Amino acid sequence: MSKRPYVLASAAMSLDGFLDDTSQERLLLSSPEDFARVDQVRAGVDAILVGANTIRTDNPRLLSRSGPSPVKVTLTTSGKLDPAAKFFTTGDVAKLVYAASPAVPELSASLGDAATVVDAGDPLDVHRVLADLAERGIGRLMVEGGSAVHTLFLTEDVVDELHLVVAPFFVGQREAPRFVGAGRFPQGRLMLVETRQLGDVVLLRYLAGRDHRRLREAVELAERCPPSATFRVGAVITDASDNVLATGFSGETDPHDHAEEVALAKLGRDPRLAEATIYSSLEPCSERASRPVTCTQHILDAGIPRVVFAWREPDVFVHAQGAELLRAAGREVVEIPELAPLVRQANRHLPGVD
Ligand SMILES: NC(=O)C1=CN([C@@H]2O[C@H](COP(=O)(O)OP(=O)(O)OC[C@H]3O[C@@H](n4cnc5c(N)ncnc54)[C@H](OP(=O)(O)O)[C@@H]3O)[C@@H](O)[C@H]2O)C=CC1
Ligand SMILES: Nc1c(N[C@@H]2O[C@H](COP(=O)(O)O)[C@@H](O)[C@H]2O)[nH]c(=O)[nH]c1=O
Repeated sequence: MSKRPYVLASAAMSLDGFLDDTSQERLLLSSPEDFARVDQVRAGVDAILVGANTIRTDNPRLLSRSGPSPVKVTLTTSGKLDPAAKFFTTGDVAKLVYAASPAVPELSASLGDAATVVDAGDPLDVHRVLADLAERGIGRLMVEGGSAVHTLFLTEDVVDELHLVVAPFFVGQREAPRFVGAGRFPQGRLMLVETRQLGDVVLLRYLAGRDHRRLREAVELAERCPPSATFRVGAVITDASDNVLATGFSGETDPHDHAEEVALAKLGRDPRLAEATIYSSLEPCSERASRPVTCTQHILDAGIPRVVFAWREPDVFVHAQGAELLRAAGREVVEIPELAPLVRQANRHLPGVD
């Protein structure tokens, strides 16, 4: 899996699932309170992306009043973008246009200094776009739509978090853009992590994506741990294409076993580990009494480049530093704290954990 930003998709829709109506005016679905929230979310990301058709129909500025404005990003196949659009003329921030290869020469000439035009392949490849954004230092990307872009990102399974706002009215126009069109979406239920009323609209916040799905599997694996006086942890190792290579849980073959070391021991020196991800319900240990080699060291020795975990190890036995040590060694470390309550629940037998 090539490195990509954390992707947060954000949309406001009517009760009947529309992002807009068919009139020329932009339809306001959010309440004032929700527009203020969206503004803050924008301030917390490195870049914000909309499709070229949203630029043509809404002429958005895509700035934030709450903090630093993010880099602006758009996608186009046709290359039909007006350099006078507010996307290009407002905000002292970088503007990136990912264009399908045939459109690049003409678009580069017409936009000039207004934006950087990047060749995104033919047809435009969203994974290539995301890899390029990561190389440019974009760690968090907000995708604001419209319909075609949300459909693209969701069906390509590159959305980590979804903010969906439901406004209390109907649009009822067949030709209006829906939140998403038809497509092959990832199977399974997303995890609802928050509902919030903001004026008369409701925000639904979901976790999505393969990291979240695999980490949840690791969390569920911990249920198989035999009774123990130490941490109950589950681990899953996947290859670059998200195939499961091995799993493990604490105490699987011996009471001293840690989940990550069990999973790693099943693989030995496997070349697929060079592009693998290890999912662990708990931060990998950085100090242990039971055996000489920590799970952090096992992961470093195995050459695994990505680690995803839910719960920071609390100071029950030692002061844990697994995440810091892995990051200092250049490994990508992703924390998904929304799943931590489930891990705490599986470890309520430990002193100080409720
Ligand atoms: N309520 C809300 O939260 C929001 C509502 N909206 C609304 O959404 C509507 C626009 O949505 P929509 O018409 O679907 O357009 P989009 O904004 O999703 O833009 C789609 C465009 O993206 C470009 N593109 C390039 N590659 C791809 C690909 N592989 N898949 C899809 N698009 C690609 C194409 O540009 P090109 O045509 O140049 O080739 C395509 O036409 C507007 O009415 C707007 O008001 C928009 C954002 C948020
Ligand atoms: N209408 C609508 C949204 N529309 C999004 O906001 C963009 C306008 O941005 P700006 O010009 O910076 O204010 C617009 O193009 C579209 O991407 N967003 C929401 O959260 N709620 C809404 O009701």
